Amino acid sequence: MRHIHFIVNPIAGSGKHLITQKFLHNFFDQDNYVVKIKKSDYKKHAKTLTKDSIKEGADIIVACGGDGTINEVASCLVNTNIALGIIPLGSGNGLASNLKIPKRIDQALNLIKTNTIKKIDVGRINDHYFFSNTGIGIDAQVIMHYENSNERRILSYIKSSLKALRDLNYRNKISIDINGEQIETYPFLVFISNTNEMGYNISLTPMASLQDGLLDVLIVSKMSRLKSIYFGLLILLKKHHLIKEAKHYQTKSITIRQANQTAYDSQIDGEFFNIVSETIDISLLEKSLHVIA
Ligand SMILES: Nc1ncnc2c1ncn2[C@@H]1O[C@H](COP(=O)(O)OP(=O)(O)OP(=O)(O)O)[C@@H](O)[C@H]1O
Repeated sequence: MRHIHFIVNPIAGSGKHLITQKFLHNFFDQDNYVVKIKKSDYKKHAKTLTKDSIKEGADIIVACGGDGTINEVASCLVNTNIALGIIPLGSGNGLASNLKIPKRIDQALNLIKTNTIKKIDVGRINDHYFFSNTGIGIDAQVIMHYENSNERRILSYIKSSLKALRDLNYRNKISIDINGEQIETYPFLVFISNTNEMGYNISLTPMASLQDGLLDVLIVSKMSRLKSIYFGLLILLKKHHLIKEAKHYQTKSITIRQANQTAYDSQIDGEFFNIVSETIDISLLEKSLHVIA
C-alpha cells in the first residue's frame, strides 16, 4: 500500500480545482493506495499539515498550489526519503515549469503514479529553504506590493512592479562575498536562483539547473528609474544580461552584509520575508530533495 497525502492550497492561482477524494480515486485505486486530502486554511498551515502527514506515515506528499505552497511542503521533506509530488495550481508555477510537470491535473496525477524520482538541489537562506529562488532588492518590493494587493493575477504583478519602481531608493550599501570576490554595491537586485524559470515563462537565470550543485546569482547595481524600465523590457526579451550593471555568477555560497542595518526585505520562492539579521548566508544543499518529475 502506498500512502499519498495531497496538501491543497484553496486560494492558489485561480482558486478553482478539481481535487476531491472521488476525483483522485479515478487515478489511485483503493487496493493499492491510501489517499488523503488536506486543505490549508492560512499562510504556513501547509507546513503543519505536512509535518502531521510525515508522522502519519505518508510515502508521497503532494503540494497542490504554486511555489509558495511547494516551499511550505518541501521545507519539511529536505533530507528525508519522502517524495514530493506537485500539482501546479499556482499563478506562476516556476518550479513545476522547470521540472516540466504538466499543467493539466490529470497528466500531473498520472506522473505522480509513475513515482519517477529526481533528486534536486535545495537552497538555504539563513534559517529558510528555497527551491526556486530568493532575492533582495526590487523583487522583494514587488512581492510586498503584490501580497498587499490581495489579487493573484499577472496584472497585479505589473501594478506591483510599477509601485516598486516608484518607491525605488538606494539607501543601503551592501557587501557581497562570492567566489572569493568582495563586491560593494547599492543593489537594484540580488537574485539567487536554483531554477531556470520564475513562472510566466520569465527567467533571470536561464542557465540555472536544479541538479548542477550550483546557485545562479544575478547582481544588478544601482541604476536610474528610466534604465530600470529598460531593464524590465530586456527581461521580457530575455536580453537583460546586455546591460553593464548586471553581473551573473554561479556559486555554492554567498554572504551579504550591510552596514547600519539589521534587517533585509527579501522574497523567498515568491513570498515576502523580512529577515532580521546583520548577515545573510546563502548556501546550497546538493540533491537533498526527492521530487516526482
Ligand atoms: N486558505 C488560505 N488562505 C489564504 N492564504 C493561504 C491559504 N492557504 C495557503 N495560503 C497562502 O497562499 C500563498 C500563495 O500560495 P502559492 O504560492 O501556492 O500560490 P500562487 O501565489 O497562486 O502561485 P505562484 O507562487 O506559483 O505564483 C502562500 O503564502 C500560502 O501560505
